[in-house]
Amino acid sequence: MSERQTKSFLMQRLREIGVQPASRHGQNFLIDLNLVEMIVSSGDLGPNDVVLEIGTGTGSLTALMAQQAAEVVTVEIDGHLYELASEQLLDFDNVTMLQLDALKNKNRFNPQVMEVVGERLEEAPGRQLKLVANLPYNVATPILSNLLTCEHTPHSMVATIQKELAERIVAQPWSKDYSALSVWMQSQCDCEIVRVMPPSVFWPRPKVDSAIIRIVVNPEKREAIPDRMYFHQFVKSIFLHRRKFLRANVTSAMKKFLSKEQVDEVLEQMNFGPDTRTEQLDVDTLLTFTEKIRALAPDWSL
Ligand SMILES: C[S@@+](CC[C@H](N)C(=O)[O-])C[C@H]1O[C@@H](n2cnc3c(N)ncnc32)[C@H](O)[C@@H]1O
Repeated sequence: MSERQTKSFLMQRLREIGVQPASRHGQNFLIDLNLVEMIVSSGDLGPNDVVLEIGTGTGSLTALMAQQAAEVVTVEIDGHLYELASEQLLDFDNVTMLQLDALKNKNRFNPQVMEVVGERLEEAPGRQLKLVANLPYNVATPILSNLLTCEHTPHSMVATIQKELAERIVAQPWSKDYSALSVWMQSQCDCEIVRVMPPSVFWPRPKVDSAIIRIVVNPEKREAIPDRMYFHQFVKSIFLHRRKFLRANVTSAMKKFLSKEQVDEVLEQMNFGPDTRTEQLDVDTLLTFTEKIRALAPDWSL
């Protein structure tokens, strides 16, 4: 099907079932089939893979993935789209469709989703989880970052997301996009932007550019973080004002737990001068620094 045919097919089917794409659910459908294929091939799917897709939409990406993976668990919040995709996916017995909000809240995946994913992973030895999705942009950040805290750690995540978010994920120290999210993702994964895409490859067109990002979890990096939740919370709190001097950020984050003298002592051990700013610290330095703080304040939390 050409782009134009895909678009008119989609418009017609959605009209028949009385659906107007809703921007609140990030309903921008990928109509360039070459790019749909590129997402699937970037996922590098094989017979041991359980794919998690958030946002079934019309099910076109789902169907392609079901031909390559062992199982696909796909989640759709919209009841009308869920019905439409159910028709499209009737012939695939390795697709489990869930009509749910994929997130329980901003900080947690919906446990029902993880339960089904766990069942599929346990059905055969050697299975691994891969997220492959054209994500709804309004929930892309919590989906990517929360999946790293779930009981089922993914092997990799390939997703279409807002270009700005992709740039934040791969950003390096000193750059305008370097943030707590960059540190959280890069501390555990190898992250790369596969492709930048203009609004015209979607229907309806979003207001922003998009990108396909490929995030491969690196088990060695993950194991090098002794307390991931502590690291996550500490980095988040000192990056709240990342351009400020590090000393002010740490003192404020650790108040009630560490005195200014204790903070200064750690800064000195790290050779951080008074003009060190949070935004200049790379991931490895942040890991070492967090461990020194954690040794003095193990009970701290946000
Ligand atoms: C960008 S569209 C992608 C649709 C389809 N996979 C495609 O590639 O064209 C995002 C989809 O996610 C669904 N969605 C939005 N928020 C969701 C949530 N919290 N949980 C599950 N699905 C959600 C939307 O209804 C929409 O179908």
